[in-house]
Amino acid sequence: MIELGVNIDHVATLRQARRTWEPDPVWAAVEAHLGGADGITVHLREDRRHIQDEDVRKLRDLTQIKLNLEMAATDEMLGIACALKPEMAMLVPEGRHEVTTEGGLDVVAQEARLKAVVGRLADAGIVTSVFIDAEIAQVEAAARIGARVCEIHTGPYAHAFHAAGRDAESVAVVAEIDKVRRAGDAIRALGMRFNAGHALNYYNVQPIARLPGVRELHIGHSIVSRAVFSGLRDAVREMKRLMREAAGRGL
Ligand SMILES: CC(=O)[C@@H](O)[C@H](O)COP(=O)(O)O
Ligand SMILES: NCC(=O)COP(=O)(O)O
Repeated sequence: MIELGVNIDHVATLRQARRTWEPDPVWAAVEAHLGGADGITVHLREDRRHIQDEDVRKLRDLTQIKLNLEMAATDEMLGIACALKPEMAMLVPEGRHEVTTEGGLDVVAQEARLKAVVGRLADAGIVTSVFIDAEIAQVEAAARIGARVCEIHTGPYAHAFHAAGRDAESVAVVAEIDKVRRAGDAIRALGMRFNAGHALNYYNVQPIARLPGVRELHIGHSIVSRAVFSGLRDAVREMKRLMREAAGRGL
């Protein structure tokens, strides 16, 4: 059964626009849960542009839904993760000037350091996921450092889908789907969990949800955007319906 992790960063983005107390990410997590979310994702950025430390603590203490903490592989973030113990921590590359995450983590280039980070998270009982591009070398390096989960960066696929006028059968889109599929096959062959995310939305989600063995999709911006008009519960319910429909027609 395919799962949906709802990223609620942009609920906090709206709150931070006024540096006030609403909308509350904890409330968002409960609404998402009631809409059928299987997990909540937050990215505690080093610059704290949206989610704050206190949000992560409250989400941990006040909600029952499983928590995926996205974070840079820094000592500061490791300390926070080890103290708060989310079910999963996902290591992501971070750039201070980026609007959103621009690429996957280069695991190949930092194997020794990342292996130590994964070890520290494992000692605290936290499963590590790595956010990587759909490249076999990165998947193999993820396995070597002890990651239990890989989330394949679907940004390039989403970009191609949009550029092709949402034509899922265009050459460029098929090529991107194929890259994600091959990475997913390698992840599963190496005994890791195959997740995917970034820039997925109500139009482009189904070809990814249909891929063999994909376990979780992490989706944020599009769900929160729709929620402005429909409410979060309905926005999550509709995304889950599309994912289930596609997974039921799996390849
Ligand atoms: C790793 C990823 O694809 C996204 O979760 C992204 O890092 C979220 O960060 P923003 O919400 O700041 O765009
Ligand atoms: N890891 C991807 C994620 O959490 C959501 O990304 P987006 O849907 O906000 O682009």
